[in-house]
Amino acid sequence: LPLRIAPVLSSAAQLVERTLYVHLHPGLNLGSGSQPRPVFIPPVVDLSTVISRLYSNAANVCGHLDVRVLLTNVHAQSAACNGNQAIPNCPFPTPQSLSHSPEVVLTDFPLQDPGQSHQVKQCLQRYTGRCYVCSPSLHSELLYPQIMKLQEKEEGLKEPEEKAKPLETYSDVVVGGTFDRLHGAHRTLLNISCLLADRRFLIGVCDQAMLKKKVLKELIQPYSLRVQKLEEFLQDVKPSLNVEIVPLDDPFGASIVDPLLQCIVVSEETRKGGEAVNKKRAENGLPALILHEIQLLKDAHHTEIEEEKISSSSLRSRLLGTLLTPPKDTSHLPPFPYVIGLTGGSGSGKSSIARQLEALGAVRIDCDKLGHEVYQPGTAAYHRVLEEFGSDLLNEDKTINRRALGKKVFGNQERLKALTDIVWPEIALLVKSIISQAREEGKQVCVVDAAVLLEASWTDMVHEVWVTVIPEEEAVTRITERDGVTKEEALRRLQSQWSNSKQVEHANVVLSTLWQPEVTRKQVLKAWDLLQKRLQKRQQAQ
Ligand SMILES: CC(=O)SCCNC(=O)CCNC(=O)[C@H](O)C(C)(C)COP(=O)(O)OP(=O)(O)OC[C@H]1O[C@@H](n2cnc3c(N)ncnc32)[C@H](O)[C@@H]1OP(=O)(O)O
Repeated sequence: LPLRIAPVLSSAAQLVERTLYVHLHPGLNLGSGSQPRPVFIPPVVDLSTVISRLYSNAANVCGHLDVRVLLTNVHAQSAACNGNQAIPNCPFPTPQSLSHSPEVVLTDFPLQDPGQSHQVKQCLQRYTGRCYVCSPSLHSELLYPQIMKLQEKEEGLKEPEEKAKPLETYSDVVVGGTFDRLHGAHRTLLNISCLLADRRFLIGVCDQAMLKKKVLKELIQPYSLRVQKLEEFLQDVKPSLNVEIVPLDDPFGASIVDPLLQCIVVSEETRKGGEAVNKKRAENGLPALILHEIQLLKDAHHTEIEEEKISSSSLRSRLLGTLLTPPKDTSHLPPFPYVIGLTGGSGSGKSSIARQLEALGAVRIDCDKLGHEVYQPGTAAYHRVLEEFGSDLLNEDKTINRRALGKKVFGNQERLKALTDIVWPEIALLVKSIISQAREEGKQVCVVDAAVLLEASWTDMVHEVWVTVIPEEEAVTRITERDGVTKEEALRRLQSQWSNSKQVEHANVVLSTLWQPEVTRKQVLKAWDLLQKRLQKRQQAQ
C-alpha cells in the first residue's frame, strides 16, 4: 500500500478539486459478483504509518487538496466481533454524513478483465452509498489503468505476511497547537490522535498571549475560525469521538490538571513540551501521560526563509503579496488608473516597497512628501497650523519645524487630530490632482504611499489597500536608527497609528519587509504580477 499512495493521490488529484476523503478497506473485492460490505479494520501500527505517508505524499503530489482519512470503520476487531452491544456489527449502521457530500468515488481496485468495468463501478457506488451520504448523482472512476504499471512492479516486492502489530489506544488523548490554516502536518497529528483516542480528544488551541511571538501573527486566522475548521475535520474523521476544544493561554492548559488524560501526541519538535507537561503533572500529583511522537512532514516546496517542516508560518509567508480579500465595490472611481493605497506602520518599509512598485511601472504618490509641501510658508495650512500650535514652531527661516510639531502631536490623540484636520484635506486634494494627471497621461497604476491611509478613511480614494507589516520591536529599532529619535518617541509614533492587526483586517494584500531585501523584492514582484492579472481580467470584463 505505501507504494501505491503517491500514484493513487496524483491520479485522484486530476479529478478532485477540493476535498479528498480517504476510506481504507484493505482487500475490498469489487469483482466477485457479490456486493461487498463495509467492515471494521483494526487500529494497527501500520495504519498510523500509512496515514502519515498519505499526508506527506499528499503535500507533495496534491498540495491543493484538503485530504481527510476517515476512521469510522477503524475499531479493535475483538470488541466489534465479541457481540459487544455498544459496538454495532457494521461500522455504518446508517450512512455517515460528511461535511462535503462526495460527488465522485474513486478506487484503486485492479480490474482482471475490462468487461468487468461496469459491474465494478456499480458495486463501488452501492458500497459507498452504504458508508456515506453521497451526492445523488454520485459518479465512479477506476484509477486502475493509471496505477497498473506500478502494481506490476510491486508484485516482485511482496514481503512475507506478518501479523500486524496492534496499536495501543487510550480513552483520553490531548494535543495542543495553533492550528492556523489546517495543513498536512496538522492533519497527520489530528488523524493519528483520533486513531489513538477511544473516547475523548482534548485540543488546546493557542489564543491571545500564545500568539504574540508568532511570525506574521496578524495573518493568523481568528480563534473561532480555527476552531470551526478543527470541528469540521474531526466530525468527518471520527464522529464517535467526544471532541473538546479549549483556548490555550499558556503552554500547558488543561493537560497538567486533567486527571483523565492518558496520552499526549507530540512531534519531534514539541517532545520537550510534552516532557514539561509530565513534570507539571507530577508536581500536581497526576500520573504521567504517554508521549506518542509522530514524524514531522517535510515541506518539499520550502523557500530560503521558510522552515523545512510543513508549518503554518511558512504558509502565512506564502500569502504575502497574494490577494487575501477581493477588492470592494469601487464603481464610484474611474476605472483607470487603478489606485493602490499602500499603507503600514512607521518603519514597516512601505516607502521602499512603493519605490519598487514605481520601478515596475506604477506612478508613486508619496503622501509624507505632499504632507511636507502643505507646510510651505504662505499656504492656508501653514497659517492654520501656526494658529493652532503657536509660532514657537517656526525655524529661523520662518518654515515650520516639523520635528518639533511631531513632538507635540505624536502620543497626544487630540493634538494629532487637530493637526490632521488641517492637513489631510489639503494632502487629499494634491493626491487627487496627481491621479487625474496620471489618467490624462494614460498611466495604468498609481500607488498612494500614505502612512495613515486607513486612519484618514482614504479607502474611498483607492481600488485596493495594500498593507506592510513588521513586528513592533523591529519597527522601533528601525525608526530609532533611521530617524535618530528615542525608543519612547518611536513607540509614541507607532501608538498614534492603527495596530498591524487592525490594518490587516482592512487589507486586500499584505506585504512584509522583515527578511532580506531579495525576499521583499520577490514578494513585490508576485504582488505586481498578480495585480496585472487582475487588471487584465477587469479590462476583459469591461
Ligand atoms: C493620510 C496620510 O497618510 S497622509 C501622510 C501622513 N501625513 C500626515 O498624516 C500629516 C501629519 N503628519 C505630519 O505632518 C508629519 O508627520 C509631522 C509634522 C507630524 C512630523 O513630520 P516629520 O518629523 O518630518 O516626520 P514624517 O512626516 O517624515 O513622518 C514620520 C513618521 O510619522 C508617521 N506619521 C506621519 N503622520 C502621521 C499621523 N498623522 N499619525 C501617525 N503617524 C504619522 C509616518 O508614518 C512617518 O513614518 P514612516 O516614514 O516610517 O512611515
